[in-house]
Amino acid sequence: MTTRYLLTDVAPLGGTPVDVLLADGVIAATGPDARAQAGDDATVIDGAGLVLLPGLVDLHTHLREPGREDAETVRTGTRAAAAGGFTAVHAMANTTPTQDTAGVVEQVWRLGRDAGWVDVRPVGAVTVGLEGERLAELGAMAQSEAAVRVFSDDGKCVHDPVLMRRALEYVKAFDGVVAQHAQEPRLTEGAQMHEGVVSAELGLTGWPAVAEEAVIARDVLLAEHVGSRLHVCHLSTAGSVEIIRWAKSRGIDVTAEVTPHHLVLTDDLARGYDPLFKVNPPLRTAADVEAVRAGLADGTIDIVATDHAPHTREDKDCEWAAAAFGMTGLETALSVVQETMVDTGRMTWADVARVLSSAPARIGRVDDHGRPVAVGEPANLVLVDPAARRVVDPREQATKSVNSPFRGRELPGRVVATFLRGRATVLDGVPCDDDAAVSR
Ligand SMILES: NC(=O)N[C@@H](CC(=O)O)C(=O)O
Ligand SMILES: [Zn+2]
Ligand SMILES: [Zn+2]
Repeated sequence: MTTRYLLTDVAPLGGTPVDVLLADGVIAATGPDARAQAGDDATVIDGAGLVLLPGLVDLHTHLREPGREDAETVRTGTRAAAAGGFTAVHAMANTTPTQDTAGVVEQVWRLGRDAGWVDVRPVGAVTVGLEGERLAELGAMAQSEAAVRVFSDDGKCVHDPVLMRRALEYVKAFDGVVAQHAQEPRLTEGAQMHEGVVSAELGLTGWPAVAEEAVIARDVLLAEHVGSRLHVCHLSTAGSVEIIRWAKSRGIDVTAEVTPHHLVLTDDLARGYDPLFKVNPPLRTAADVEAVRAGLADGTIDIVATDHAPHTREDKDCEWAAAAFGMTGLETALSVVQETMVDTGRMTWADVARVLSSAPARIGRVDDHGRPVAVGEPANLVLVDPAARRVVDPREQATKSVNSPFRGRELPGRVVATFLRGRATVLDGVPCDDDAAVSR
């Protein structure tokens, strides 16, 4: 039997404080019933001042296993996810070997289950080896034990329009979605950062906004043409927001994500030539940051996804041009959303629950996550202290990698506890190592 938890005076979705009892993997009672049913053996957590949200769901995580266990493993990455308040993550397909067969996605799914920190939903590659030449075994991955619903060549763009069309048509059979890394390859050859004033000054090859926008425009039209579901990864420009807004107004079945880093950081940061700030798509301008915030606030952008991209020191501690693209994000995502959207008055905690939990769960077709905080629902939850503040120190993080762009920054909010089916994976802000992998 798992421990029973009585959370006293917690504010579900930031609303009126109430007692909540977690027992037998579900939300067993709320209000006066919670205390009455708790009994003497329940562990009491004082929730005064804390916000209770459904456990966060990441649609875009790089766990690096198999192949780059020196940067992250399923175990370290999912422990970091739990520390960040997540209860489910989608593991991107750009592993070695590529997650392009039922065998590899099942391997990743099993590693996630055995680690026990969060539910791991592997993403399947769209094309064999992410080569962009022929479709991978999408149906076999969908029917495997891993039950893949999200397909992506992330890291690379499915740039061949015929392959993209076929993938969109194919995934309809099993209610799947194609998640596109929108990057026109010819327009971004040798690109190092956003193409604009700063890249011109620094003499670095630019990655123009149009390289993203042109692919998104094409893909929403393809999705409309074949009547399929499209998801756009890490949207980063004002123009991309406009295209998604237009597509949705036409009734096209498209969803879009923005990363925490694109909600706050700009291309100015490249001036120090610190590869911590090298990422794909690149950090854009202040006007783009404002546009993605506005798009998230008005629902044009559906979700925040971390694009947690751990890299080893060797791959990051080098000159800008030689460094890998990518930054970690699982343990800072909620704080960045609080700082940029909640503390600015642009979103409520209920909106946060939507963009970081219920909407990504729906897009990824993850049952049992992103559910309402209500009696009878699975106890996949996160308890947050919005009044806390902390300085980000990657050495204190659970991820194996230290490439956080928020290093040394003070951010608001702290994950106090995370629960996966009623079992605490994090308590007092610390991952519960002894309990992980015991009861599932
Ligand atoms: N975002 C990144 O800069 N890098 C990602 C790939 C990707 O998301 O495109 C990675 O796998 O390192
Ligand atoms: Zn990508
Ligand atoms: Zn990615």
